[in-house]
Amino acid sequence: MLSNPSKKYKKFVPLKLPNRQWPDKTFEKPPRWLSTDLRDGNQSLPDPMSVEEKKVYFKKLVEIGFKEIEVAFPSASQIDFDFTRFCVETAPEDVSIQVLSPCRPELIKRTIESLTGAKRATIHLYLATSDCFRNVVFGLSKEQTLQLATECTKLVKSLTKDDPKHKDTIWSYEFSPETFSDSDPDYVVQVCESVKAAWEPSHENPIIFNLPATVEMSTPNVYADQVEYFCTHISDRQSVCVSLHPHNDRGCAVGAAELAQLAGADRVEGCLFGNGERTGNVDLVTLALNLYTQGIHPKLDFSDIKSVIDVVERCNKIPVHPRAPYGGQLVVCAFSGSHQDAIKKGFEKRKDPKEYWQIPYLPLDPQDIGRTYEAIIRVNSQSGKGGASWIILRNLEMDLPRGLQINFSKVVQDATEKKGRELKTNEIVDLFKNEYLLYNFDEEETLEPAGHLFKLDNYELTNKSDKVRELSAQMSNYEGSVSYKVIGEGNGPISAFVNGLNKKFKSKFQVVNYHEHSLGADSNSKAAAYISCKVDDEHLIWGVGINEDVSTASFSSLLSVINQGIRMGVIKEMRA
Ligand SMILES: CC(=O)SCCNC(=O)CCNC(=O)[C@H](O)C(C)(C)COP(=O)(O)OP(=O)(O)OC[C@H]1O[C@@H](n2cnc3c(N)ncnc32)[C@H](O)[C@@H]1OP(=O)(O)O
Ligand SMILES: CC(C)C(=O)C(=O)O
Repeated sequence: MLSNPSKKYKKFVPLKLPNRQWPDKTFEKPPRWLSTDLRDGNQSLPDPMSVEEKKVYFKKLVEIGFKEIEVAFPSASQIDFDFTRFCVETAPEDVSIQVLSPCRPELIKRTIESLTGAKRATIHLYLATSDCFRNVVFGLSKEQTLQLATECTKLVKSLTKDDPKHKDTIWSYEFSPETFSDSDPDYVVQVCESVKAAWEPSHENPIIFNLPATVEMSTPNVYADQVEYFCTHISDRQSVCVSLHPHNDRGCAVGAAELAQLAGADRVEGCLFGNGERTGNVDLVTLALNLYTQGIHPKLDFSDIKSVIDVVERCNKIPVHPRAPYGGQLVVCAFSGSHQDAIKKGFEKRKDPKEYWQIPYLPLDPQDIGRTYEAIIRVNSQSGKGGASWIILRNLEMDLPRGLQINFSKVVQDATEKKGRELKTNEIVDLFKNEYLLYNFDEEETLEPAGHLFKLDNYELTNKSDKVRELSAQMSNYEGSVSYKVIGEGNGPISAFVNGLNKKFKSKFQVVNYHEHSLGADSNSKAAAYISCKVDDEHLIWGVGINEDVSTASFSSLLSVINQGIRMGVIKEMRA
């Protein structure tokens, strides 16, 4: 890189617009949308779409709700011509087929031919107005450029709406002063006035002036000023539809399109997920869903965004970036502890689905675009207690108490560090079941624990008085080689069992914390019990139990403590 880039690159000189109005405007409604995926998007692909791929893409655009679709550059190739014919023959009545042509009479004729029989069609001509393009590419003066644009517009008019053989088609006309963002604004208005006079638009069917940031030249506010200038200087504004066509060279196309709409534009051209020449056209998914998250329906339907991504990736043969706004695979995922914690708390607080959406770190409810909550929180070594406990909650319906969340997160942290990667949902669930020895979680599950671990065979609980309950429990190890009775008393089942364990084992058990809740809402619901116990005043062990019966669930949670203690080697042997 140069130490002094100002010797090579000129600073862009912005238009002076001291009375600009757009900064105080807000969005009230969606713009008219035009998808140029099949034209600008397609022409930028290393492997342009086949006719079959274009058909699939076209169908998806119609499904999403696009009413204006630029389908091809029909004079470019037979594929584009044939595909335009397909669109003409199959497009729904309310969808306008748009095609592009340069200001070259022979190409214009071929372009119009491709639209014969269309219900609604838009012919789009482009001609560059910037000094750079006029001088470098065309060698045309300002006057010659104006004249060419005007003559070609007249030609389009004579071959379309003035031609009786095309009287059944509703014709629209779009003109793009290409390189608008690098053109003299007064000159653009002058060319467009001449083109407008040649086309003779009406209020019912306005002419479309598309103002492309063919190459993004400056910051979005500068583009907005240029658009506001055009909107306020073109005559008979009601017979003009001002359209935007921002490219993303500086990475600001979305911002530019948004500010330029505030500046008065009525329509936006772009591509799904920002495909298009170089850095791409403006991303219509982002623009539409940005509106949606401001409470404005964009009139484009992305409720099944996955199917949109599938089509885009398959036909463009370019993957949607995992961080692409809204659609990217990773944009509704949180790996980091503090994000997971905040999201989890947000969901816990959100009791009524009619409330305004207010979940930290998530500007959009993933379900609105067909994404599940399961994918939101993913667990790796950057995750804290919230992540793993969210996965347990979503998959096992178990709402772990805070202490157990902390306890389990250490187990998960250890596993992620050992594996050196993200843990998948099923791995976390298995880790949980194995750690807390939940062998009875699913009836079908027949996991056999290793080592001499114990299970509860049966028990009897009797009331000895108002305040004292007696428990007599039969326990055995899984191999069936050891069987023994635990008998204890207490003011409730847990204290009675702990009392019995303290008599049976040389270790001392002391309950520190106990929680329970039901799993599932129907009559088959089970209870989940969570207990933390101090063993010999030294080792804090969390146990988890599940059972149809609450008391059995709580005993199972204590057994989970004992079995973990045995596995850790911290429980002393039984008394004689
Ligand atoms: C900003 C955009 O995205 S514009 C759309 C661009 N898309 C495409 O180009 C895809 C389809 N294009 C094609 O298939 C071909 O370019 C064709 C069929 C249109 C023309 O092919 P060719 O006749 O071989 O010309 P070529 O591809 O070299 O195009 C450059 C010529 O077109 C002229 N030209 C470029 N833009 C325009 C325009 N808007 N109006 C009139 N002439 C134009 C150039 O000045 C140049 O003319 P020259 O050969 O006399 O110097
Ligand atoms: C044809 C025009 C609108 C274009 O694609 C551009 O300027 O980027």
